[in-house]
Amino acid sequence: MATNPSSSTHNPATHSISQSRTQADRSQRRSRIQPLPQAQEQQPSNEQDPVPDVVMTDSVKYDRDAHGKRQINQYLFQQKLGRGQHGEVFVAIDTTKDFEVAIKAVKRRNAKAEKMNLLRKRNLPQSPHLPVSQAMSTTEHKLRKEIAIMKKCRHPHVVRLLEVIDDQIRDSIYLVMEYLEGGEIKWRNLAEEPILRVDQTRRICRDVILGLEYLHHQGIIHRDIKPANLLWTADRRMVKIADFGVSHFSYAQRLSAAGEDDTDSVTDPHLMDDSDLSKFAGTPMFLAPEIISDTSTAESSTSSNLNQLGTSSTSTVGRKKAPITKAIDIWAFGVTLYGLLFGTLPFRAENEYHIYNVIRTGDWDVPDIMGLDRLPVGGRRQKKPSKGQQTEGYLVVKLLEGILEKDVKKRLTLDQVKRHPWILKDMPDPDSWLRKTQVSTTFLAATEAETTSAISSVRFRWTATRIAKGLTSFLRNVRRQPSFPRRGTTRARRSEDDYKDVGTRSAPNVHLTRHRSSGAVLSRERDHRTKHVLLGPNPSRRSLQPLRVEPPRNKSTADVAGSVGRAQGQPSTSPQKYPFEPFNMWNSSSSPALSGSGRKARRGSESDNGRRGLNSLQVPPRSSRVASPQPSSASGSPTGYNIIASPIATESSPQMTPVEERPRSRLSTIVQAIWPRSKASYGPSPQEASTSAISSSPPSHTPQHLQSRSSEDAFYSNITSRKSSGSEPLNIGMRAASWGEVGDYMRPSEDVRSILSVDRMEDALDQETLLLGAGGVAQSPVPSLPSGVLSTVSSAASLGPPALSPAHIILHRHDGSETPVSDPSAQNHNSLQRLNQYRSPGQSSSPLALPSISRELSERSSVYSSSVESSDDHTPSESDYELQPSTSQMYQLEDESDDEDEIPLEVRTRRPSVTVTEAEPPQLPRRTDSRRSERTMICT
Ligand SMILES: Nc1ncnc2c1ncn2[C@@H]1O[C@H](COP(=O)(O)OP(=O)(O)OP(=O)(O)O)[C@@H](O)[C@H]1O
Repeated sequence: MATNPSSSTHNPATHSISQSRTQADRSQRRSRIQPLPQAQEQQPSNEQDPVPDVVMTDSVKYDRDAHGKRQINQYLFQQKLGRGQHGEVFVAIDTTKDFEVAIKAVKRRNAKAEKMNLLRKRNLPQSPHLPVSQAMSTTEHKLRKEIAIMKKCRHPHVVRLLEVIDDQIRDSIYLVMEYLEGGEIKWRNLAEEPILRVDQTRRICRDVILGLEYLHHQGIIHRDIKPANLLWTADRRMVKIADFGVSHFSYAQRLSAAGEDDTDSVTDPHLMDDSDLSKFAGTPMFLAPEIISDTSTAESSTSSNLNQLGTSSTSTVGRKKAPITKAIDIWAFGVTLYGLLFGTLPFRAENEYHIYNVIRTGDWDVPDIMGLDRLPVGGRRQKKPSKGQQTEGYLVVKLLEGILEKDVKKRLTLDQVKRHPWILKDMPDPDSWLRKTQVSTTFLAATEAETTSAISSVRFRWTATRIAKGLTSFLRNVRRQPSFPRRGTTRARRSEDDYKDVGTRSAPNVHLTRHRSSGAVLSRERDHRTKHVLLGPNPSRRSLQPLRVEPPRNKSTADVAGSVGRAQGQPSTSPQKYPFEPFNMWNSSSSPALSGSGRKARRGSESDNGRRGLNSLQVPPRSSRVASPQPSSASGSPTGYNIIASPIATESSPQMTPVEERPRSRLSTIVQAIWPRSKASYGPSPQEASTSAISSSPPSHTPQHLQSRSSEDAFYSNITSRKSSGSEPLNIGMRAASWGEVGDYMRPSEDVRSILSVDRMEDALDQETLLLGAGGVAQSPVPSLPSGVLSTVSSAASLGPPALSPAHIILHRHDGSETPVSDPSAQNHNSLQRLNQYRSPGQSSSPLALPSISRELSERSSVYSSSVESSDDHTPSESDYELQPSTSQMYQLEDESDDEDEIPLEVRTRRPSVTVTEAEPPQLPRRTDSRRSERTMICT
């Protein structure tokens, strides 16, 4: 299977991945990772889910390969894919199985985001009903929620989380995900013309519908559906929903999706704490009207801004607010559909604030033609054709009308959308498709324990042994701090030489080192003890049984895995023969996260499971590696899982790369463990964090059958399952989900790669250019804001590499004398003071202060535009398309600057979560110091 026998996956120690891999090599690996969905049929099965659970790994080993590439545990990092709200995403190779994954490196704590939150709270009217989730709106909370939600998701059209690497003494957490090599959906060119054919759009829509249907059924509202969050598989035959950064899990919604009632649950404040739904989240142009008019915070601020811009917003004041439900995803789907078909968006305005008003009150129209194939639409208002005479244009308009319905009650449901004639068009057997793609009745609920254990916490996990270890390490490594300014050393140099060894800034006179080998090899040998415990249905019956023997250090993982396999009665097989198979979890009723329904018994076998789950609510012992719940997990596996609280880092890692960060301060973590009261300055208590985390999960919900195991175990579990299940990669329902039978839905001559988004440009592009890749709203109808008005919405003119705002620049200039401070609040204060000191009234801290798109890109795109016109047969390549700003670029996030010292009071946030006030907004006290009258952006 492998082209190069020397790169055997049997022995990762000797496994060397050539820096310059051949294209053939890549495509071979690709085919192992992404089997084409055209093979055998697999009937939907309610049998055991053969897909390995999400592996929870609590130790990180940093290393570099022979070529200097960074490696974390078994993952060898390749190029960067992009930067998101809280972290960066990389392609990496799992050296034990030789397949590619996407790894998102996220910092536990985003100091800037928290400062922003602080600012917002200070400036906005306080609600007596401040939701827990809002009060706890920390990076960590969001991350915890994202992980918990992703752990629940097992669907062919939802990007899958494979592993969470969460070392408690590290600042960053790594989310190992299925790699979607096709990248984001590109949907228009610079001329705002669609680049997808109508039938391609329809197929994408089917995929999204199925993915959404699944999510909604689980009680998950994605909240950020848009083209940029829809990723192609490598073969461009399937689209998956990605990015759960702002997603919301609602137990109540989950129940209602099933048509069940659970009065106990709905009266539970935590279960019903859907209040964070009211927070502005999503991307402005894709926001549903009820979001805009629902948020009290947003409304007050937005109204204020709209009024400032001369736009009345009274229409929303006093209006009964519509509930925020999964219907917001349907709306966003409608906006996406419109965009894919017409190359433009339905609601346009000259700036961000007007767009909100337009969405709430404005109507939309349709162009005359749609799709790359320029099919006629026939206008927005068409005479109803006689039956059987309905044109594609007519069907599309009707569908859009049903979806882009401002009244939530009148808006089409997802099921109605799924059954719409346009969606079903060209299907040979729509009924069969509907039947086979029916969402499973099995629920995957994020339990409280799962949510809270989504990432680990220092506070609860500091055992006596660990404290002793930490103290020993501390005493052994303590030495004079060399990293504080040495004369004649530049800041950059210091960061390279010193910061990587600095354990913490909180301990200015000590230097905590980690073990370091020579050269660039940074390796911290961690204790890889692995305990494998499984929480059985009834904790009273749980038992500890060893599942895996920890390999000797000098033994390769594959060797050990092989011996484990043999020990478990499996043949020793090369991992190469068992590539990651992302599809074989489809329609399994024995979902890994199957959990109880809550406090009321439920019918059928699920209720049994639910009750079992309920009975097993326990605080388990800590385990080293914990897989997410798997009801069907290997019997006899031992048990245990983490109850985890808020892991809040006590220091920043200013100069660290995301994959090779400094360890968190042992001193601070020890201090935290010994004197928990010191937590006050670092964030919420574990209890609080847990409370917040369960805002989206049932408090009484049961920890599932949690199985602790390593990646290798998970892998071998996969092997076993695949062998026993026949391991068909894709069933007909899944295939029919979007592309159907190849013969049915594809013209023989049709090359799926002509579906666009052809090959990724990442290899050829530099990092900054990569950030332009999102398929979202570049060249959007929302241009740059008027000067002096802040916004997070960028226009084409504002595309480009992340820029330092004037405030950043000023602070950069003046940071030389800054003394590190250990107290975050003091840092806040310092930053505020410095910012206020240096800002002048004319200086805008607008995050829109982004450089223009590079001329080269513009030229490239314009070349495409002209070439498209000149050739009908032109199959556009990705480079032909408009390079659009990723959301993360549009909303340059708080962690853009890693240096907390340099964090100005520049508040940028994800997407729409922005309310902007002009200079000296009415609701803010007027400042007398003109230098302090800078504009302030308030983010929610
Ligand atoms: N599993 C994946 N496979 C392939 N590419 C991915 C995967 N996950 C994310 N990406 C890409 O990595 C980049 C960053 O993704 P991420 O979701 O972190 O940020 P984003 O969606 O751009 O911004 P935000 O998080 O603010 O919404 C995006 O370009 C995205 O397409």
